[in-house]
Amino acid sequence: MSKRIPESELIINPDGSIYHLNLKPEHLASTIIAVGDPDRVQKVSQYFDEIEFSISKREFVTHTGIYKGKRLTVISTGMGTDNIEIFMTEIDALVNIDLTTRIPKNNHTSLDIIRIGTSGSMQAEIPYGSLLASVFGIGLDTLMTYYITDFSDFERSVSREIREKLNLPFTPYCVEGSQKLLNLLGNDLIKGNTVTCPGFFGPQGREVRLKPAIPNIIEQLSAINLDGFRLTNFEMETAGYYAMGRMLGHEMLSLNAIVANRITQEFAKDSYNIVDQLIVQTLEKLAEK
Ligand SMILES: O=P(O)(O)O[C@H]1O[C@H](CO)[C@@H](O)[C@H]1O
Ligand SMILES: O=c1cc[nH]c(=O)[nH]1
Repeated sequence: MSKRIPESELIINPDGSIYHLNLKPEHLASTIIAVGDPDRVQKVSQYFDEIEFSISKREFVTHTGIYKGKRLTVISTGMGTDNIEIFMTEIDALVNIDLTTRIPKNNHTSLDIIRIGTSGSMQAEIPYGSLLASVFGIGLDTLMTYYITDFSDFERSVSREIREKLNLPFTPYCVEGSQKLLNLLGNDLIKGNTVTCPGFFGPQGREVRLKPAIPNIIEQLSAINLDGFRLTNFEMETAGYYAMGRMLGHEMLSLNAIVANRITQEFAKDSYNIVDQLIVQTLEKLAEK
């Protein structure tokens, strides 16, 4: 029998909701769309036929409703893999732990979680305006240092290559996303491998007033080619999602609206339209499922 999880480790609010997300199990659909920007939640749920529940706490805004007969939850996470760790742990607890007894359930529930986010391309041939599904996420953050992970030989070889190339003082991580969701949602999108950074500026090679410590990070990463495996885009959450999703047993796919091209140094003037296109076609495919 699993052990009871103490009050200090899994925090339940007085109303029975989970600490940061402010949600109870009944508020959650089994298919979840995750976005970074809290304002993007409404940009997704505006297409719902009805919204049955909405709540917000900190950067976590949630709307649950029905789109063409399919129950969906859309939640914002804010930016960065530290938020993703909280989001994934609490969302998993809502379905896989009995919050009254604080004991993990015997039967595991697997959620379908789809990130709809913005991202910058590091390949000239992937212009802004493109829609890209992440086959792998590569984390340049240190979140996975704190977990017992299970990466494949191939994933480890990618991490090693990047560590050596960038001369990093820690080992990055590489994780494959859900093949099931990729087949369902990614067939007509560009397939890429997404680099997740612990920041928007220096870690992605942007120089505003501060000089990044890793020289030519964009050129170095975009030049990697391991038997055809290439890195395509930068953002700040995908690898954290993929790693947490694998460890917790959920299907996880990251979809990226490419709003910048870092090689041609262009940024889309119509980034909201690009995101909207990705939202509409993803909802449509989920409804057909
Ligand atoms: O558009 P979202 O989902 O926030 O994603 C991207 O945009 C943010 C940076 O502007 C980071 O969170 C990055 O991952
Ligand atoms: O270049 C970009 C664009 C969006 N989000 C990022 O993290 N980087």
